[in-house]
Amino acid sequence: MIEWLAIPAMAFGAALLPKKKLSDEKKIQMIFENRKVGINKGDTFLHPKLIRKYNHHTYTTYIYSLPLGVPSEAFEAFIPVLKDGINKDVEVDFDGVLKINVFEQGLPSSWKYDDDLLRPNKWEIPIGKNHKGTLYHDFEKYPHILVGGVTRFGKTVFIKEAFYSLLINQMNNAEFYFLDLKGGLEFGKYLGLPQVKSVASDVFEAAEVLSGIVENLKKREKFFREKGYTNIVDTPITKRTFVIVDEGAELSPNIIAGEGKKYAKFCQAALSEISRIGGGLGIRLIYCTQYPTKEAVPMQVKMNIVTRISFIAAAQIASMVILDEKGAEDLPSIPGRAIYKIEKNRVVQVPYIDDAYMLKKMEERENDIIQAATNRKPVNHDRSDEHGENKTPSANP
Ligand SMILES: Nc1ncnc2c1ncn2[C@@H]1O[C@H](COP(=O)(O)OP(=O)(O)OP(=O)(O)O)[C@@H](O)[C@H]1O
Repeated sequence: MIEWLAIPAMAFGAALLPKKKLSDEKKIQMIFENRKVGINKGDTFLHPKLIRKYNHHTYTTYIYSLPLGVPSEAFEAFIPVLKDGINKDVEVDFDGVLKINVFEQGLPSSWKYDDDLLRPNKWEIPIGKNHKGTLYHDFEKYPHILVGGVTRFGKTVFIKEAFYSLLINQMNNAEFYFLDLKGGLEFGKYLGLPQVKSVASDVFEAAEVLSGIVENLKKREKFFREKGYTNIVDTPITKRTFVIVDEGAELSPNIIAGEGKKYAKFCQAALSEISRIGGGLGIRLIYCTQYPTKEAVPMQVKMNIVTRISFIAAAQIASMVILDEKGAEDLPSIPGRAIYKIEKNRVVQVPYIDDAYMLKKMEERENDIIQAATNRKPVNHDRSDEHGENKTPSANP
């Protein structure tokens, strides 16, 4: 009798015991099994096989071999399933083997820009924090960036931190042309800086500014040919020109009505030209839009920009336009959270900067900033006036 009672009593006791937490390794295995990740071979089903595991300080890497015939691309779409199943941030990579990084902590939902992030004399800007540290973008390696994402999620803040970093890192050598097509409200206030050459606030002004830049581009091209230069990074020329467009859709001939249409057409053609040949000649394009459609992002511009940044996208299709793949629509709705793509995608939290910080710091260094621009002449010893740096933009098309 006692024995007979012992079984339910034990079962009841076991039910009271706290359940052993499944390890991440076990969870991944169960997800593979439940989602039937793998391939049928005769009577058996082959799943990815764990071959190694590395514990890092803040994350663990699991390395799997894939059964032959399982496409590696299938795992990109699998990331949200893994994230939900493990309830941690996950990164998936494939180089011969499948690598799954499981991070112990999520990204911060916000962090402040600080001058410690600056890299003096370099053309690098902080893109944001990911799970492994702070990522930087180097304009000398990748001259242009395409930025997209719905309104109020951090495009303008990103442009500001890029502008501030470049200005302070390279006050002798950087110059900026803003096509601030939301009425010049964001960047008009920086027009007093000698490094800021123009702030165009509508399609007509944009056409005038771009006309000057393209004219200058042709001269640079000729000069490079004469000198036998192929890429500015291999020359003694230290100046770089940044063309920053916010909002690109305002230059779309399909959106603009009336008189502005032909100016918009010219602007899109000019931006295509800049993205195509400007990189090697020292012109860097940062092109932002909240309407990632083919009207707002001309095909040439898109094709010539390798680096993409997408804040949360309204839909899969918008993510496809900016990143050429889905994913940005699944970002959490946190301002400043973005996918930074060069070759592969990395989720980052962009540092937060505001005008008050920028203006305060610029004021502190006002003399240096002005002096840098005044002393600019000897910097480009190899460049003659034919580069047109002192000329005003030419007339409209
Ligand atoms: N990196 C960030 N970290 C924290 N908060 C941010 C960040 N970027 C943006 N924000 C918050 O989101 C607000 C909107 O950002 P921002 O003006 O950059 O958006 P936007 O995408 O440019 O919008 P719009 O298209 O309307 O200009 C900011 O005022 C700020 O409160």
